[in-house]
Amino acid sequence: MSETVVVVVPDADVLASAVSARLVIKIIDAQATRGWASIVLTGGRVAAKVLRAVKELPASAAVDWSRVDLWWGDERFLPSGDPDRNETQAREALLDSLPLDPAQVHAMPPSDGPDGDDAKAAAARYARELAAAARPDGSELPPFDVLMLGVGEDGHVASLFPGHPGLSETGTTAAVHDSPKPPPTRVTLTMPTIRTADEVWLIAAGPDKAAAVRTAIEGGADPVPAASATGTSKTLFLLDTAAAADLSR
Ligand SMILES: O=C1O[C@H](COP(=O)(O)O)[C@@H](O)[C@H](O)[C@H]1O
Repeated sequence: MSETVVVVVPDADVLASAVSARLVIKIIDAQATRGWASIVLTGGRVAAKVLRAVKELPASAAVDWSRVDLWWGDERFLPSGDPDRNETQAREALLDSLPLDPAQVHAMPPSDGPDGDDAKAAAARYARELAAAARPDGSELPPFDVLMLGVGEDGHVASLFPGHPGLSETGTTAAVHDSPKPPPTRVTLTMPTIRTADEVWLIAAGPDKAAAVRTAIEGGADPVPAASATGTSKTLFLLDTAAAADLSR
């Protein structure tokens, strides 16, 4: 049975530092247990802080970066190198400083990639890349040790927005058009895919996330996508005090 844990720390800097430590330990443990770690990165402001904190963390030296696969939960469908791409931000914050084989860095295709501006084809391409890394048990997905998610002010996770058609997609990936948050076109893992991860970590900082975090944890009249993003073993809400301010306990 999956367990939900809420961890609250003083502020966004402490949150980034605490999540980075947790992530590094998780990677080290996954490598010790099954030889390899498979991590899903998220985009957004807090994610970039977490990755910068990983870079600063002395314990990161204990990770064997040749045995880590990095995936993304969603991507803003923009040209390669665009500063608003989640990939670009992750590379600048951490990845460019690591000894990673490019084959381990599974970025979602850009809008000037092999499928041009066809986001649906790009999403299908990413689904094939995921399937190629799947266990030989008929699964369409690799095992994800940790899948990190930011939480939007509206309770969105990855590029799955409240009331938006992407939320009901049942394939492993989806193209998102007319996103309520810019840019309008995105590629995302679907909710069924997110829910295959061993651990899902929802990371939120700041007062503008407080209402969405409360609805995700305690429920409400208008459910938010963050409420459905659960891990098979564990779901962690990693919050600063401002994001946790509306929780009843
Ligand atoms: O656009 C996105 O935003 C969310 C939340 O970002 P934040 O800056 O409010 O933390 C992020 O989780 C998602 O990956 C990204 O594409």
